[in-house]
Amino acid sequence: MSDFSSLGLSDWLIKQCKQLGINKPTPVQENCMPAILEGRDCMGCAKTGSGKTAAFVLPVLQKLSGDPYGIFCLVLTPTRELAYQIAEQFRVLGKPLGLRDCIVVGGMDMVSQALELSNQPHVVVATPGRLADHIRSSNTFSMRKIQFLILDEADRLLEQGCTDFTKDLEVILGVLPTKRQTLLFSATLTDTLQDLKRLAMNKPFFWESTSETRTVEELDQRYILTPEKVKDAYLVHLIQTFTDEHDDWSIIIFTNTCKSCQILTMMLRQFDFPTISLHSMMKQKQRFANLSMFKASVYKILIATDIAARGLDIPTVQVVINHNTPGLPKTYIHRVGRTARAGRNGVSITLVTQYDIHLVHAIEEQSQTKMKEFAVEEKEVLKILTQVNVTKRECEIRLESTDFDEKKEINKRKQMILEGKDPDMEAKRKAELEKIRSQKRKFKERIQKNIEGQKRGELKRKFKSKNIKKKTKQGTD
Ligand SMILES: Nc1ncnc2c1ncn2[C@@H]1O[C@H](COP(=O)(O)OP(=O)(O)OP(=O)(O)O)[C@@H](O)[C@H]1O
Repeated sequence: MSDFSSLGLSDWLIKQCKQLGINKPTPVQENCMPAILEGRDCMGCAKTGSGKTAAFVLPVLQKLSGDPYGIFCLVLTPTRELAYQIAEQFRVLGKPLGLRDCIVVGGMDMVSQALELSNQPHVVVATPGRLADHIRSSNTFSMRKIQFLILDEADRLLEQGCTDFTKDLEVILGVLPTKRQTLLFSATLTDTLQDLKRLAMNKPFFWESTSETRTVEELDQRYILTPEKVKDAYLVHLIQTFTDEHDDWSIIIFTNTCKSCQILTMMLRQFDFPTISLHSMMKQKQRFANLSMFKASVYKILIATDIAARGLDIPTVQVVINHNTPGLPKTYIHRVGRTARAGRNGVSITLVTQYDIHLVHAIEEQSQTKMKEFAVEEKEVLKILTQVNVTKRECEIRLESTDFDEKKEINKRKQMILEGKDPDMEAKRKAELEKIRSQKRKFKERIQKNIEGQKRGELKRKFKSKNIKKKTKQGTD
């Protein structure tokens, strides 16, 4: 394996890396950094926790030191928390340069962001929506001279998922120079290859770690098969066991909705577990505060939706629990990748109900691994079942008495307004669509009934005529 200096990295950067315990390049760094330093576009696909961030931060800093100006580099990332984490890596590694960075994410003050942007920071780290808003509304900064465009978690940025970044990306790409280096990184990049044309990448250097599995070897992947009704009792039992056995462990629990995230947090707190939550219905400042407290181990348990599934690097996380089996194998790969990072060990436990078994098969097929069953004393779980279910119901009732659902509705309306849609018109349109769908459903049902009726009639007729034939035959006999 080569060292950083043989890859072309300057001494001051190697010194900075050493201070962070980064002594030898990881494979993704070893392979991608020379291509980036040569000036090529690059796509790096390597497992979670394998050092992809430094693989692009280090060459950018090296190039920046040769010709420092702002704005030199733009990094786009799907979540706000991840933007802060990437900016921190730039800041720490680029300290000797006096690096100035600017973080442009939603939920934070737009005016101060605009001011920072107009001060020509060297590096801008942004979520696409907010940056596109700045571009649309202001002409006080220019991105025309950018040398580097980096898409971290590139597949997420390019896919049309529940948050679709496509329109914002178009706005951003429209103000960038065509002559630039474009770098794409993710642990799940392979499906994204078709999108390269859109990004105008020039014969990119493509590197993918050669491994049969898509999750790291240090990760012990487990599942527990549980009826839906017993799931929360299993969760409480698991946490009790882990916290009894380990002082210095942190746990991330992933859930599929903000509401379930909130209820589970309330429930675990009732059982005195030091729990905190992270989901998109929280104010941004609270999101940052909660994440910091979790990182500092003030709280040992983080319950989060998939906004925490990608990129977050928290070395103390030893256990990831999937409270729901993720519908997409990709989501599973990123979620469980929050543990067993940078060569450390970790455990993931997925709670699987009778309805999720096909999802487990899909995950195993894509990740090329097999989950093993996690052994649990069922007797112990059943002992706490009633208490857990009653507590959860109490928490649900408490949450219903707050304006949580209302807030969700308001947030949805706000989002629509931001997207230039009229919420009332949208609601009307949705209702009309639903009406048409329901009419279609009823029509189909009627036809189905008619067909079945006809079939039944035909059968009866056949049966009758058979019987008549039989009787006449018997009569003649
Ligand atoms: N060469 C290295 N040697 C040791 N540790 C490293 C090295 N490079 C990076 N690290 C550390 O490894 C950890 C994981 O790195 P990073 O967050 O970049 O992973 P990643 O590949 O981007 O993961 P993900 O796909 O989850 O985003 C970080 O704490 C980082 O400081």
